Amino acid sequence: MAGNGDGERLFLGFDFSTQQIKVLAVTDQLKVFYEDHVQFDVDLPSYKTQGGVHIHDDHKTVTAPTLMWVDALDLLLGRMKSASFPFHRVAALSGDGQQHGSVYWGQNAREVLKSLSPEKPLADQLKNCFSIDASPVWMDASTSSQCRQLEQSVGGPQKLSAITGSRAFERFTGNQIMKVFQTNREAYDNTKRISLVSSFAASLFLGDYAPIDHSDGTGMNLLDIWSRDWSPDCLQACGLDLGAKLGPVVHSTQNIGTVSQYMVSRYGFLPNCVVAAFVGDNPASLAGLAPEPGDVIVSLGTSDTVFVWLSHPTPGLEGHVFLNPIDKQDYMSLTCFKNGSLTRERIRDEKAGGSWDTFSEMLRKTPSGNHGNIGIYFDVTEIQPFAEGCFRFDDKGNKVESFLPEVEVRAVIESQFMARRVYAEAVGLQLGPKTRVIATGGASQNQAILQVLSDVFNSPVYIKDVPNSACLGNAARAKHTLLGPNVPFSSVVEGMQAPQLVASPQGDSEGYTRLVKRYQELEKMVAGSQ
Ligand SMILES: O=C(CO)[C@@H](O)[C@H](O)CF
Repeated sequence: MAGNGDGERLFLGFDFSTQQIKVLAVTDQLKVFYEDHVQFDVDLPSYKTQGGVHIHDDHKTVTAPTLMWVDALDLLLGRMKSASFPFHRVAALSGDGQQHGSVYWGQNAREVLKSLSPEKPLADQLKNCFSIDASPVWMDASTSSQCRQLEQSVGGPQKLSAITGSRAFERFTGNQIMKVFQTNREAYDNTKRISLVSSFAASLFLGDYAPIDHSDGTGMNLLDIWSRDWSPDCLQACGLDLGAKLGPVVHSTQNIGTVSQYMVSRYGFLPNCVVAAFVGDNPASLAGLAPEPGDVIVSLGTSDTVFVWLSHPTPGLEGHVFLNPIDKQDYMSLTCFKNGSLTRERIRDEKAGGSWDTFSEMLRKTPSGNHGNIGIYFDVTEIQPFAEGCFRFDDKGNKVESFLPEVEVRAVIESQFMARRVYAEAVGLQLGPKTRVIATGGASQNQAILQVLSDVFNSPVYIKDVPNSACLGNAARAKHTLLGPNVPFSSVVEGMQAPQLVASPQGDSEGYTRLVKRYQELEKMVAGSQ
């Protein structure tokens, strides 16, 4: 058991992610008291998952056993009990789920949920409560025809994005539900409630159906981001009586009740332990980074992900606008880029002898703007644009076959960050004097790379490496919900590690604004040639 925090109240944050369930307990000051996790592949081998999922023979359908998630929670809470975790000190808890995944509760599920026997594990009692045993998850890509049908039913992809914050994407839950409605009607009709992974997880603590929250609900192509309620047109397109099966949607700060008698009797939670709405994993991570309105968060990993806290989003055909998990009026955008660290590492290996020090030295030696040379490096098919291949252009826009090594090093970094800026501005980012870029993930340890990020965004770059950001975000949200709506989230997280300033713009901002426009034109040309 880590930490001391003798007797003071604790807050729990759970993360039901693709490969594992994690838990983090923090003190009032959000200091780590306890953490643990259950890895599906390792700890529950009988389900025979790989990376927490089953990839079906068509290589498009991807599911996870719903009961595995229940089993994993039994295991995790059991471990905490064996470690004498002081459940009675938990004042509030919350959590998140991998976005877009869906759970289908059967005819008798609610009665079972509300009358669980504390002598038995959850899995033993819920094993016959699901009308579909294999939950579709975010890696599924089998619903392209449903995507087209949904877009057509509301007036096209741009219209659907204008309503729900995204055009139709295969992993988005509305399209997954439509596939169930069309191909497994009996199961659909036997389904009394459809949850997301987040609200399903919350239901296990509540002992009743938990509502879907705004942030995760906007990953479904079903929620109207302006009314903040289900879109009747989208519901109608995806399934009969779908609204009744989804239940109400609530804001992410909503107090959705207290833990069930099952949790009190079996583990020792106090009956007044508050449950705050569970959210999507990405909104939870955003909360864990304790951003401020207008912040741009660039997560530099295998794939790069850019989050922007927005007040006035402009949803389009690329990227996603979700409802903000912290502020009831605001939004957050999310844009994923598949070509992230693996592409950077390839150029490092080919042009800098496999050394980050050499790579960084080459970056420092080459000028901002790279004398007008632009490279585009889509080693794997990119999400936006849907394009693959490597392309190089000189300062006059002529295609060239190669660059000098140091030019190539700067070109890959500048083009990746110009792309991140192009798509962030497309969903509503307006760079200004107050804009902060917060970098996380592996490459955020490289000062030379962050200097280019600062120059391209013409904004200061901070680093904030928050391990377990999703769990921490959930524990902080739990405390925020307990304290009530009059307490700003910023005051709840003020004790958290402040972001550290690591780079300020030194480049020619006007020059980059021009270069970004050239990048955008060249990228459109490359995409058009696919
Ligand atoms: O599909 C995604 C976001 O739209 C992924 O980041 C999932 O949330 C991962 F669980």
